[in-house]
Amino acid sequence: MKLQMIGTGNAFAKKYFNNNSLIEQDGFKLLIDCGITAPLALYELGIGMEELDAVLITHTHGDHVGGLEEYGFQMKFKHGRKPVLYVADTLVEPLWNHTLSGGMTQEGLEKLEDAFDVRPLRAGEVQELAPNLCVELLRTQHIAGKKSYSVILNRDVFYSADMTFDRELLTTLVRDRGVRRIFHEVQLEGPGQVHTTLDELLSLPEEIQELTKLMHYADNKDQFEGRAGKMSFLEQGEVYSI
Ligand SMILES: O=c1ccn([C@@H]2O[C@@H]3COP(=O)(O)O[C@H]3[C@H]2O)c(=O)[nH]1
Ligand SMILES: [Zn+2]
Ligand SMILES: [Zn+2]
Repeated sequence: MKLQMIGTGNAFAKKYFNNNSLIEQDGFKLLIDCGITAPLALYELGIGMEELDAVLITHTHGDHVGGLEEYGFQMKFKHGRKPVLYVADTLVEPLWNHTLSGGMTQEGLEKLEDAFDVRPLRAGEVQELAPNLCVELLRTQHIAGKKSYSVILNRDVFYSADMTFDRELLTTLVRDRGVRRIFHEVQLEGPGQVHTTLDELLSLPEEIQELTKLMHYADNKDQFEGRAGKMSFLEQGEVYSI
């Protein structure tokens, strides 16, 4: 399996695109999150939106879903098909009613299923998306009153959604569930009210830090090179074998 971050930035970053990633397994391309900057980020990497086989959404903030309107419209009006959209069953209604309906509603486009081939996912259930690619959503805490779902890829790779620090989850995933890689969002400075801070991640045992790569960071990430313990930063555009 390969992972390429089309962006590694947080919601307010200007040097980096939104934290969205391209997973590739046996030629199947899955985009995890499609934020405001995703159409441009894909374009700059030379990847057409029509090359994606599916998009999976973690939660309904703009840096994770803001590119879906263009994606849906490009696929409908340029390519004549509905793109596959994996999303937690609980987010189907808010994704349309709170995010996409304003721009996309027109005759014939009255619900999420009119624009996308919606494949609802239930948290805690492993779902095969393609040969040798399965995912499981885990409900993780981000903001009160807002549902957010982290992802386990092929049972042993944890990819965090935006989330507050959850030491117990990370420890259990590694020690009891055999997770061998962690891709984790990070807030470099300040209190982690809705995100996980670097200081919190630095309090993890070294054996867990060694498995952890950091993403969803601010523009001043370079100042933190060498200050992330046993962890390292994912770099935008680079392709990782995972
Ligand atoms: O209660 C809140 C809600 C939001 N925010 C900010 O808005 C951003 C939205 O995208 P994000 O989830 O990547 O990051 C969030 C934060 O930077 C916040 O600080 N507190
Ligand atoms: Zn975010
Ligand atoms: Zn968020």
